[in-house]
Amino acid sequence: MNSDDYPGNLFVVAAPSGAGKSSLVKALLELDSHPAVSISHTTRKPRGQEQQGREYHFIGEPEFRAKIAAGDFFEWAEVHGNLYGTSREAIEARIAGGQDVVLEIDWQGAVQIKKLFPHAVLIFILPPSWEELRQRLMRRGEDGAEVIEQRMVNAREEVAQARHFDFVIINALFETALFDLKTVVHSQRLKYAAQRRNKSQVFAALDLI
Ligand SMILES: Nc1nc2c(ncn2[C@@H]2O[C@H](COP(=O)(O)OP(=O)(O)O)[C@@H](O)[C@H]2O)c(=O)[nH]1
Ligand SMILES: Nc1ncnc2c1ncn2[C@@H]1O[C@H](COP(=O)(O)OP(=O)(O)O)[C@@H](O)[C@H]1O
Repeated sequence: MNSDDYPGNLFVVAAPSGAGKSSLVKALLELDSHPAVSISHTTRKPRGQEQQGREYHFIGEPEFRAKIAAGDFFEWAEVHGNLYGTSREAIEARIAGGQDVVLEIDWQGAVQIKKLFPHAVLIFILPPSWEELRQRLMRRGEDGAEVIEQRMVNAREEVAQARHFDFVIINALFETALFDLKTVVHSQRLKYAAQRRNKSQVFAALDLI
């Protein structure tokens, strides 16, 4: 089966660090339990509250490189000096089985995913301003000043990649951005079901709204 024929939808959410992507995806899943979030592998060290296997599978660089060599990743990229990757097993079986999957990955990964799954919907989250982005990184309180400055520098390059995405959502007021995200997800379900001219899938998608 061609990957584009998989019945589940694939949503890719990317954003500069601190724009609010994890908070928005978490809130979306509280409203809509149907998509599953893929847990990536990373060589980054866990932050204070993070748990092994919950936010990420935290592994060492040799193990990560071995997984690349074994072809375990659909996509991987170096972001802010660490390696991050989406494992095949995290998504393929799910979307082939009709489940929706959300990936929270960077723009480089998003572009790789779109090549493999042309029906994937790429959503880019923007902060309302650079100053607000810096404030959010500081308020989150997880990263030191140097890391925050590096992320602010990288943010300028990341924002320039928004053109690769299907939708851009500005996360100024959280509830408004969440509504926009929900709307994109629901419309895509209906569109994809309708394209397949499958009446029962259209009604199933309506049931999820
Ligand atoms: N390409 C790729 N990027 C990822 C993956 N997992 C996370 N990322 C991205 O790596 C970047 C850094 O993530 P993280 O260290 O959690 O920091 P945060 O974005 O500030 O919460 C973000 O842009 C993530 O979206 C992945 O599996 N593949
Ligand atoms: N719309 C918003 N207004 C104010 N603060 C926000 C908003 N969205 C997210 N935040 C806060 O900004 C910080 C960064 O959000 P987070 O979801 O961790 O970003 P990302 O996953 O994109 O790095 C968190 O402290 C979060 O609570």
